[in-house]
Amino acid sequence: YHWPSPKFDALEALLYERSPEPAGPFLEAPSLVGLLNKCQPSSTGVSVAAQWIRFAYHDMATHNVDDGTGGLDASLYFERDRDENVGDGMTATVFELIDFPDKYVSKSDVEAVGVVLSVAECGGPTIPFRMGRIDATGPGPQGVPKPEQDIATHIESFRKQGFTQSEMISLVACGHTFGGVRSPDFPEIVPPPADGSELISNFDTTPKFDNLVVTQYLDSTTQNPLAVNSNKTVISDFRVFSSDKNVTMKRLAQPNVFAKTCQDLLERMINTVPKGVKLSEVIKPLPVKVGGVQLSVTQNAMRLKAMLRLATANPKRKITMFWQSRDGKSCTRTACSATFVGTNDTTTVLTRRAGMNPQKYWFDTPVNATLSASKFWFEVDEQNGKKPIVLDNEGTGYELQDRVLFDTRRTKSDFSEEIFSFVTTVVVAIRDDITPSRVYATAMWRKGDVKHQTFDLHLAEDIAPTAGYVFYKGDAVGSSDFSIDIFSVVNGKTFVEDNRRTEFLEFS
Ligand code: HEM
Repeated sequence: YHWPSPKFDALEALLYERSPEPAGPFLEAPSLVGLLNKCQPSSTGVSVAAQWIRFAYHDMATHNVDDGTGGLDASLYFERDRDENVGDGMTATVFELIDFPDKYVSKSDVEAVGVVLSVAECGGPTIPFRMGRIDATGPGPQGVPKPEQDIATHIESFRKQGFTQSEMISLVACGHTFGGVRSPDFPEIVPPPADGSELISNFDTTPKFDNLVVTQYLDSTTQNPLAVNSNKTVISDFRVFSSDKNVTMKRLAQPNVFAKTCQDLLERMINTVPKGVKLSEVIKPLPVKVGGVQLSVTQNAMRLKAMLRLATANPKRKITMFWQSRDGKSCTRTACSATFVGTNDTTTVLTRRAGMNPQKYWFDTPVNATLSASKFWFEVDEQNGKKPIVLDNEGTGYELQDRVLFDTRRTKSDFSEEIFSFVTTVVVAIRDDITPSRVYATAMWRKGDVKHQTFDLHLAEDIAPTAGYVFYKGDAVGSSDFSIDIFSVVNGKTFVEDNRRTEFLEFS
């Protein structure tokens, strides 16, 4: 592993990092795991974990093993108006997950991470995660099972998804240990209360991952509305669970069998992808990670920001960041070094299980603008009598370019009454020794339909040159929430500020 590896880094962060609670002093994107609220249902009884798991299942459920089409491919984003996909939970999930994909991370990989995190946060097994799912560009065929269908239809439907009858029974039980059925969406299953309120009738008595959905079914105490219901048309869980005379359900009554079976089947569920899509190796938490890197130009100075994540806590630990100048030789160890300005814990259920309690260390240091910086690395002194450990990316350090730098302070969004839209004026610093032949940017919006906009940036006469840099600016029209690539073409070579996000703008 070499720093940086944008796609791997982004998915690794979604899986194994969380933003601090309460928010720390450093700008961090909201974390996916934080939205799960530690598996606690909301005041209205809604379980985010349950919604995400159902969403992923419905996306996957139109896989066809016979021709290898469909699977976890985010086609569900185009299939929401079908009656097989009804539900407020689906709408909520779209709004929750849509912040996370970007040009490196597919919607379907985010869905899969959502399943892994949901199961873990609710106390279930660790499902190995592989990345590489590719998003569909349109809807796929219909075919998500519905409660009013007969058992033969369900068996055939799961066969097409790639599961045997016994696996069908298990997978439904694994899914239906979470959440329940909503009265507004399924009034024929859960009759709406007379007072007009909304009711969620849960499959079992806890929001957690446990096998109560199985044991309560077997001992007839279950209140699962898909198993016991005066409307016999909709008792699909009963028909599924009893379809092999309870042989599978009796096996699942052992908690360890339930956990292992669900771990395997839910992994297969998220790894069911269209033919030709290749998934990566399992992503494990990195012992050392660097992120949040931004070189920038402020009044007469340069600033370097970066985050170092280490796998364990040690309050006595000293960390020094070193950097080398643009020319690769003008920095002394004392002149070009800094210590961290803050730290926070980012331990999650999954990292704890991996034997880690990761800590983030934040660096934010002035850099001599004349010398600039071409790479940085770290030395970690655990104060344990041993020599400090050098973390230098197998000798190369973390390489920086300083030709085009996103300006996180001057870039601003405002609502324009004139065109009735947000306009974000993107500002970048450009080194003044060579005038680029073109400076341009591509913004990518994720909310709603993915949209790209490429626009040119021009010399900003109203921003005074400083520290060997001039400033260019250009407008992105649309909501203020996007990621952006900024390019500067110099002597036929293109320098890139890659995948900057407007969430990291500083409004000071
Ligand atoms: C015969 C197959 C299945 C049928 C007929 C079925 C039917 C349903 C129905 C009607 C709901 C209520 C949805 C709502 O009110 O929002 C539901 C919820 C749910 N289903 Fe299934 N399901 C099936 C299989 C599965 C499978 C295989 C999984 C995942 C492995 C799954 C996961 C879930 C989850 C987690 C919920 C709760 C959602 C929430 O509380 O927001 N289901 N299912």
